[in-house]
Amino acid sequence: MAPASMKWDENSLLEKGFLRDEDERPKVPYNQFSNEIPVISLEGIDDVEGSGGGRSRRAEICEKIVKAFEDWGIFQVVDHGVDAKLLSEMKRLAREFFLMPEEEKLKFDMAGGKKGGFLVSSHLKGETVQNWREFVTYFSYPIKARDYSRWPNKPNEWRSVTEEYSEKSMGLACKLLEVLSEAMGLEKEALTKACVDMDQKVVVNYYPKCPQPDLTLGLKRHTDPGTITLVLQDLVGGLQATRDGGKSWITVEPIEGAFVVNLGDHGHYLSNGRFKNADHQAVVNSSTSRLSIATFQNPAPEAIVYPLKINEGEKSIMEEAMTFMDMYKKKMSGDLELARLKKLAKDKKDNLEKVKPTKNIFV
Ligand SMILES: O=C1C[C@@H](c2ccc(O)c(O)c2)Oc2cc(O)cc(O)c21
Ligand SMILES: O=C(O)CCC(=O)C(=O)O
Ligand SMILES: [Fe+2]
Repeated sequence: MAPASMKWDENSLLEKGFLRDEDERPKVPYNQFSNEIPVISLEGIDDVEGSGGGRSRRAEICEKIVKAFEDWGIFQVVDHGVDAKLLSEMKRLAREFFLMPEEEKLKFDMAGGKKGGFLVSSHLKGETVQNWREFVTYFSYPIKARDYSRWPNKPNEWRSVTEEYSEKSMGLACKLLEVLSEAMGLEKEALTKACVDMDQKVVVNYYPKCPQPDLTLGLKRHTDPGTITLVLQDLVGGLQATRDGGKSWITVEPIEGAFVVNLGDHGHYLSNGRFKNADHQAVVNSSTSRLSIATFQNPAPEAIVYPLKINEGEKSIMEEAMTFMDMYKKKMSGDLELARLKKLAKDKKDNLEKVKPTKNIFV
């Protein structure tokens, strides 16, 4: 059930708090799918021997992955080895969570700064426009830091399913990071080592259907802060990416059993900008709700962020090294400051328009 501010009937209009400025509103519908984002099969990624002296299957797959990270920073993987049943169970149980009564979900309420839990119609603290989404989040790695009291324990089987899901998605993410490390001419473990002890955070997004989806966003345009993110989505559609700063967008076509993979800021910095941090957003629609599960693979807070390799003739895209915690804080406060300045400029413009005389009173 959607929270009060996201409840509506045929005659409802969007509440003001969700209204996006024109330049931020969706430009492409949720279900107009593009095939520009590569779909890569990982079948044979461990086959290092080429048949008849030819290139190995691993080499072919790695080439595709590297190109996708260079071009878009986002692509889909199929035949990735994570059990299809586990993925469908994860989606089924997550959806059941959001369909529970409000008071059940609010038992995991994250308001008040709790680490993990449930949040309605989220916007980051201080942000000016709300996202049309609910989400539940929990920290799954490092295992020693798990606080199960902040993990949802309903529906009943969810906890065991999500534990297995976390383990399998960590394995897949590390496999993809190995490919990038090798492409940079480094040892396989270079990127995971740079994460020190890799954190994993799961964010389950639920986007209720919306009365005026053309005026709002499920999740505003952003890049993920961490190293790499795996997104499992249902078949509705709504995840969009841009590579021209938001001028044009494509909608990722949902594929049953696939993961959408996208690189975050940390991965982008470590590669000295060679691999793109995907610029993306989620749009909503008036026909049906949508579910996505984002698994963020982040470095430990104390991990040092700086390019692992700077090629001859290039310079570092970072002025100075910093910890991931500082990088994260800087990003989030930068995002908020940008939103604040934008609102200030808009309010100023609206006020000027209000006081603008409609006719010249001096004649
Ligand atoms: O919810 C998100 C989405 C995303 C994000 C990044 C930056 C933003 O300004 C923003 O509004 C959303 O990445 C995240 C990264 C996290 O560690 C936690 C999140 O909840 C999110
Ligand atoms: O809903 C989606 O497909 C995208 C979610 C996302 O980008 C995020 O949670 O960071
Ligand atoms: Fe994201």
